[in-house]
Amino acid sequence: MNVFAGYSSLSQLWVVTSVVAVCWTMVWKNLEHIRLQQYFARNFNRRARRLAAIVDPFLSVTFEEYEGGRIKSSDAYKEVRSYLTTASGVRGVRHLRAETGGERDNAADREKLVLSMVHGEEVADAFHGATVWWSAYSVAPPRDAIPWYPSSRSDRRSYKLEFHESDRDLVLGSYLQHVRRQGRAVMVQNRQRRLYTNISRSGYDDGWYQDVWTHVPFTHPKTFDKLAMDPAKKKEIIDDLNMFKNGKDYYNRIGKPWKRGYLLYGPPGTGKSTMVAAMANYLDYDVYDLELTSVKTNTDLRKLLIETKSKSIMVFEDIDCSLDLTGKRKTKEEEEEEEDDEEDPRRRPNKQDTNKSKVTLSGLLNFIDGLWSACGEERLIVFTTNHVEKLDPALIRTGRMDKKIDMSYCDLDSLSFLAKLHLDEDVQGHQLFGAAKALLQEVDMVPVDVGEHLTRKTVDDDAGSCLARLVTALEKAKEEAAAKTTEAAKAEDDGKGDN
Ligand SMILES: Nc1ncnc2c1ncn2[C@@H]1O[C@H](COP(=O)(O)OP(=O)(O)OP(=O)(O)O)[C@@H](O)[C@H]1O
Ligand SMILES: [Mg+2]
Repeated sequence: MNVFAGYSSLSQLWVVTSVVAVCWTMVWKNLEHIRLQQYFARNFNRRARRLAAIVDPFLSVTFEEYEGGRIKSSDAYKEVRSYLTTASGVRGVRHLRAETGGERDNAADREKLVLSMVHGEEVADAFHGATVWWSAYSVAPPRDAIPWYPSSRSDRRSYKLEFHESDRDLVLGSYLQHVRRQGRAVMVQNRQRRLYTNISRSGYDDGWYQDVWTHVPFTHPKTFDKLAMDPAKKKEIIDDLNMFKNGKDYYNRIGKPWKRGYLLYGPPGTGKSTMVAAMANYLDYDVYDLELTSVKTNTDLRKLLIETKSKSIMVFEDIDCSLDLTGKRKTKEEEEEEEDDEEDPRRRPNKQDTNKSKVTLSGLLNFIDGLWSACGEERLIVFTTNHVEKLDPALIRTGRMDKKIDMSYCDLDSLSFLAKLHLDEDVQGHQLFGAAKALLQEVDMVPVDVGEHLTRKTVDDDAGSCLARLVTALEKAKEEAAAKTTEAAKAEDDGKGDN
């Protein structure tokens, strides 16, 4: 019985060995085959390339609008497109395509037309003795395109650059750099600055994500040369802005986030908001006008911060009225409890409370100078207030508000400045101007009022009538001030008498 069992195991072993041997031979043969194929293919390709170079010595580079299925269009594509929209770029193109520029959701951008080559057009360009050719391609989106995915919804567009092999180094090196640089310059030139606000549809709405900021084009015309203030003070502010704008290395070296806080304080109508516009125009920055009372929680405040771009000014207008920022900082537990209340509808006592902002002083302090404040760079934070004395010292300490600017009543320099600005003539020798100067030394008037009196109201208005209006207003203000002083003195006397 054992003899038969041994025989059976030997035959099994033989079968297994044979199968392994056959398989190995087959694999080896195929490996050889594959290797041979690869060898021939490589050799063939090399020879084909050499042949192609003789027959067609041209190379090409393609710039696709959406690289590798990204949602955001490629920077290189946009730079090439901008380059080709320049006069030199489109000179040789016979058929142009006109599109609305940039963002399609604002009127100013819609008005701008971007001219580009239509599908199949070709244009030649010259660079340091080399000639290159650009052509535009456009392929219809696939039928199974995902509707909400921008890169799959529209035509797949690309630009192809062709050049002779002998210009390879020149084109791939300097020419492409030149195209990108020029393209970027055109984009900056056409860039529309924006004024953002957080009073918007925010978060998820009907299942679609909405931006936390909405924007309009920033078109405020005020510049520093139209702003009345002490010339030395104005120069100091401009110098400070210049140092900030060019301070990237400095901020890096000292390990500080590249941001700076400005506190503008003074009576209503002294030009605080106007100063923000002048700053934005001077620095060429966007403006984020943050309405703090519309921000529900500290977490929402952080979300807003994360969604802001660099090269921007974030403004908190009338910060003293925004929230109760005069109180003490709350403990972390108190804050968390408040945020929980906000998130849990059952713990909201009534509708009125629901809409009330739960942003706390410490939330705001962290927003301005905490860890999160370092996200993004090259950002100014500006507070404006009529009542600087009401603000918590922590909020305006150096590091949060680095530069404090007192925007005050109109002085003699500002009066001369505003007269020249509004009347467009030299009135220094005018008798009424002398009278206005004398009165302004006795009574306070804010620049907005001085400017208003000096504004021509009818076509018959001239410098004389405008100055007369200003003098009358100053005299009236002087009388009112005198009456107030008398009244106050009388009240004081009455008080003493009662005592
Ligand atoms: N210093 C100034 N130079 C030139 N124009 C000024 C100046 N100050 C105010 N104005 C003009 O007065 C108007 C109101 O100014 P602005 O809104 O900047 O005042 P404000 O200080 O922000 O007032 P508020 O505290 O009420 O917000 C603007 O149209 C502005 O052009
Ligand atoms: Mg203002």
